[in-house]
Amino acid sequence: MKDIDVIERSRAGARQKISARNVQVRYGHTAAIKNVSVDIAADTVTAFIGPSGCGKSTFLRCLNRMNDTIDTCRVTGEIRIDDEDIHDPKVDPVQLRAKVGMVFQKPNPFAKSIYDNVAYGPKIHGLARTKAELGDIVKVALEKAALWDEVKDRLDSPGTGLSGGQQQRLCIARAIATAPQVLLMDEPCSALDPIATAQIEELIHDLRRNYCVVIVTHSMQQAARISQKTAFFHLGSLVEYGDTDQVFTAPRDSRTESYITGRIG
Ligand SMILES: Nc1ncnc2c1ncn2[C@@H]1O[C@H](COP(=O)(O)OP(=O)(O)OP(=O)(O)O)[C@@H](O)[C@H]1O
Repeated sequence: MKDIDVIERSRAGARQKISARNVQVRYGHTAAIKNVSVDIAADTVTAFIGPSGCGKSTFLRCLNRMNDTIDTCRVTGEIRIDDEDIHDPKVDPVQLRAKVGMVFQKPNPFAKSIYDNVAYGPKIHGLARTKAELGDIVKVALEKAALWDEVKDRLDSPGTGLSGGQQQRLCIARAIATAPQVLLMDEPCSALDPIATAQIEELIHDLRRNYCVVIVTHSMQQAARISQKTAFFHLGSLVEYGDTDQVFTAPRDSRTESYITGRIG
């Protein structure tokens, strides 16, 4: 399928939040992402799937310029969020990452209290004028992350003392606390047991109402359960992008079909 077809298909329907054009990523001399163009919808969960090493995480990290932190990594092409070029010199990457939050594979709470884990972002971005306002932000973020009831009586305890699933919800609360518009999730359930995974999946389902969620997952069942759009990457290229139902039931590209039927990957 031609790039342009992929874009046209992705445009149908929902309001677009992210628009990427001709994005290429190299680590030193090695190309990891080759000329990817895609539009990602607001208020939608978009899943990135594909075999190991195909560039899903690399492309995800382009969306909030996390690749800037890797010395050998060079990103070219254009990425716009709400029509603003994220590589424009006037864009501060730290501010961008508040707007485009990220949750990683392994829960990584700070060595701080539960409260401080969530309060940290709003504090450094000056989102609260008073202590009471900060407290409200923390409470709302923990509620949205479906963790409040479990931690409300021990907000001063270390975040690292929570279970794996709770730690991941804490990291989601931390990302939400800076009022992001986009939430990037890089295999957020891979370190979790089935019960914690189900809780996070339910949470992602609810988050979709207010956020553009982009999730990298190795689990096709997970992508089918939680996403409305699916992008299939292969060898650094975006091979197919469309409604999740269509990608899984009637893939247009033979490589997608081979992947979802287990012949490659
Ligand atoms: N920091 C890095 N330095 C050099 N090469 C890297 C780096 N990160 C990723 N790569 C390479 O870029 C390519 C794409 O990797 P990436 O992690 O984006 O793929 P992926 O599809 O997310 O893989 P997985 O599903 O295994 O996590 C791979 O060849 C990988 O080895």
